[in-house]
Amino acid sequence: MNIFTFKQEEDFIQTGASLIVSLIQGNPKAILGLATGSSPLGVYARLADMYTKGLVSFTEASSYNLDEYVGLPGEHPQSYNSFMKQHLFNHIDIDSTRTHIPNGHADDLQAECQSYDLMLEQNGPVDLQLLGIGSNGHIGFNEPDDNLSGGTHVVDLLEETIEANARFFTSLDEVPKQAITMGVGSIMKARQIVLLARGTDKAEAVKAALQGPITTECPASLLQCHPNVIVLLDEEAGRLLS
Ligand SMILES: N[C@@H]1[C@@H](O)[C@H](O)[C@@H](COP(=O)(O)O)O[C@@H]1O
Repeated sequence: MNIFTFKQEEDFIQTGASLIVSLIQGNPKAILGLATGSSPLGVYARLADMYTKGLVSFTEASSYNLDEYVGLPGEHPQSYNSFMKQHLFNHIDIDSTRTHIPNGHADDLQAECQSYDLMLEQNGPVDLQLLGIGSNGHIGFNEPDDNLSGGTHVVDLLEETIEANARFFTSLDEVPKQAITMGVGSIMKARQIVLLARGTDKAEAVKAALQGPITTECPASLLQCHPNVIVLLDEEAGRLLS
């Protein structure tokens, strides 16, 4: 595991974006695993900027997102589908038929999970999986639990996650209580994982994930078993690391 802690936000962003751009330049057909949340926002803005400047093209690349809320139509402003369009897809030349996000509004959620896994299996593995981390150590929406699921599944969100994500909704009641998420097994199949974390709220989760025991109580700790993980942190998120 390679851990980098940055003093300057600019370096954090540029390093994350450069990892993706180098991958695409070397392999234009690369498969990206994408994440939502505030952590990758700067990286997405930089990718859009580099595309605008003609430094990279995503026409042959494809993407798979980690997760989506259950019950929100894709057009809902807080759906992860809308998030990805707003922050990345509308600003680069990726082909919309090659971007994939679980459909949290599907009539049959189990069938949706199975078909997402099938697509990942047939087209994968993901070359580079971007990840954020929840302050409880979740990755995607794989919440701390006695057991974790390998494949894509429907998850009941923990109260702390609902509260953490309430900042994006007008009230706590509006936050969906369930999500579809890729499982830890699917995440761990990526050739390379790039974990991004910023801010003091993430410091304990980062410490537990990178230097604590490997336990389902901190799903991100499973990343210690992956052979190719790069961790990009700001000083606040890395402040408890020894
Ligand atoms: N499902 C997403 C996660 O994939 C993300 O990692 C997490 C952290 O978000 P942020 O980067 O805003 O702290 O938020 C949500 O719960």
